[in-house]
Amino acid sequence: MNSNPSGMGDQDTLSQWMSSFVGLSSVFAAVGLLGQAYLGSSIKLLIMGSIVEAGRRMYQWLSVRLRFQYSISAQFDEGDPAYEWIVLFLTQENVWRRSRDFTVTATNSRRKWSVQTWMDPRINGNAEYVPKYQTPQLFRWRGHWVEIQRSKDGETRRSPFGFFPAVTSIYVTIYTLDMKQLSALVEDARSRYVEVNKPNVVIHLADSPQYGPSMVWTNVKRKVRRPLNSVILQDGVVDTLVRDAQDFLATEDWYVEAGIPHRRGYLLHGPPGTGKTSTIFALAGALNLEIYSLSLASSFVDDSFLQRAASSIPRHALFLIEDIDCAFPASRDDEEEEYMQRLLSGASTHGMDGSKKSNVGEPKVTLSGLLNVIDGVGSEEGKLFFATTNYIDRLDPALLRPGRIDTKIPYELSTVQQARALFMRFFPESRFPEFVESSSAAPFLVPVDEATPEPKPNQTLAELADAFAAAIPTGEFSTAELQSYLQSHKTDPAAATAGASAWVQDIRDERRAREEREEERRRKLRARREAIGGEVGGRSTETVQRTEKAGGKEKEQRKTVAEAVQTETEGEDSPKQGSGSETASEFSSYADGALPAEEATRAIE
Ligand SMILES: Nc1ncnc2c1ncn2[C@@H]1O[C@H](COP(=O)(O)OP(=O)(O)OP(=O)(O)O)[C@@H](O)[C@H]1O
Repeated sequence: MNSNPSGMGDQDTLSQWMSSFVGLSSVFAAVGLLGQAYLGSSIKLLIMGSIVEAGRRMYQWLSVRLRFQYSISAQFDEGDPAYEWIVLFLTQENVWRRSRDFTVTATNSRRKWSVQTWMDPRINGNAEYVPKYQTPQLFRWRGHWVEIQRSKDGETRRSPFGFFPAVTSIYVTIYTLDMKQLSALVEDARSRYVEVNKPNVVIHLADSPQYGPSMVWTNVKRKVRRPLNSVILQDGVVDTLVRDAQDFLATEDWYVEAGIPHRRGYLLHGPPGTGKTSTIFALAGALNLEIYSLSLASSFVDDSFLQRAASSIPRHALFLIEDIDCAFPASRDDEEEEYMQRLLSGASTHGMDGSKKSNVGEPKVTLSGLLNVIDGVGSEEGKLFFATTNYIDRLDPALLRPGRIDTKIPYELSTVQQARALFMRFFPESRFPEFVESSSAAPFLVPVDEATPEPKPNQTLAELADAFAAAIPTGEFSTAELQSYLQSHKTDPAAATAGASAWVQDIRDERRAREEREEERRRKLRARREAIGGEVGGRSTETVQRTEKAGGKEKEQRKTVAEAVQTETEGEDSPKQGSGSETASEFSSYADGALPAEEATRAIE
């Protein structure tokens, strides 16, 4: 009766086992299938990836070669004149219009490559928007695709002279087989630049070498052109100068044939404010020349800078050196006084070549360095060279010989004729029609003085100009001073004439007072100098005797000088805070051997 439950149970177990085996094996089968599928996909992916990568590389390889074959590339570096052309070209072509990332600066006369972000005419653009976009931009120019890319901002570059910010560069690629297209693009850019700048004179200023030593003309300014007749000089001076410069530019072939270097030098000399710089600006405007200007007084200008600056000026430009006397020592008297004055006020007196200079920031240009860029092996041809100075007597005769300076133009303080001409320029008849008709029969030639402050009624502008000129003594005032006075009456010519005599008197009084102050200052300076000299002389004699035994004579002498000045300056109520200690510290540096013995010796003497 045993119902054989165990038999039943075995069957169940078996079937359960079987079913779990079937389940497991199907899982294995599924996993296996999946694995196969995965492997297959991976392989497929691998193959596909390899094909894509190979294609990409092939494309790159091809594009580099095709690009090389079918495109022309050029690089434009900031600081080079061609960079200015390409910047304007890109601005006009509106290449950067998709930029969304800008550097914004207030508009000034310094050129930046910027884009116009406004269309509303009420916005007149007081700020400049310089795109920071560095991704390549494509545009069409004369049927060709052109690609533009800008180098990244903020990169630094290592040079033998140290680290400098990398100069901004623009890379232009034209997709064409025709090599002429690059020249055509550059010429297009240049002519647009010339056209846009017609109303201006472009002035390139030498800047401290912020992008490295090779970048000299990094500061570009524009000035509205000045008409030649706005510069009021003696009759014929401006015309002769313009003719001479035009003749020079037009006769390059003749120079070559005659074996004469194609360069011409002009020196404009005279008191400040008499129109030297104005003449050069007006001339450059009339002859369509760009000015490359540097001052020898700039602290960063030395012989090597001057050489690099001169050699990077393009042909048919005007090279201007302002204050050329800075390369020459002043007379001994001037220098001594300047030296003592600066010494006592605590300023440094050390200059170029170990010679005394009025301050450390003075130029380090030597005469030979200067002559080399004017007509030596380092000089460049095809440009007009201009120099200005207030002190022609300080210039070395070697500089003034023909071939270096071919024409010297003297500038003087204003004459009666210049004063009159200036008045007429300030008050043209077109602006003051009410002064055109005169009721008086005779011209009004009597100076207006305090006794007759009011001009006669119904005077014409010519009569007022005569009266004004008669009130201005010849050779006493610079044109700049007269201009400044007339500016204060620019809407009222009658008042300008009426106040002229009083103004002359005011300026004379002011000058007299200044001269008195100056004389007093010199007197004090002499007294202090003598006091220092006496003190130092006495001590130095003792010191020499002492140190003859002990050796180290020079060092002891220097110490004595330092002590003497220390004593001298301590007890004084110094005009400038701290000047005493700074002066003493200057002398201490002699003692430390930081400054040459010659300076200490001079002080002892
Ligand atoms: N002869 C002149 N004719 C017209 N304007 C003049 C003349 N002289 C000076 N000025 C005016 O005076 C100002 C200074 O002139 P400018 O800079 O040309 O003088 P400068 O002789 O070069 O002086 P510096 O020797 O100090 O450089 C300018 O605004 C200019 O317009």
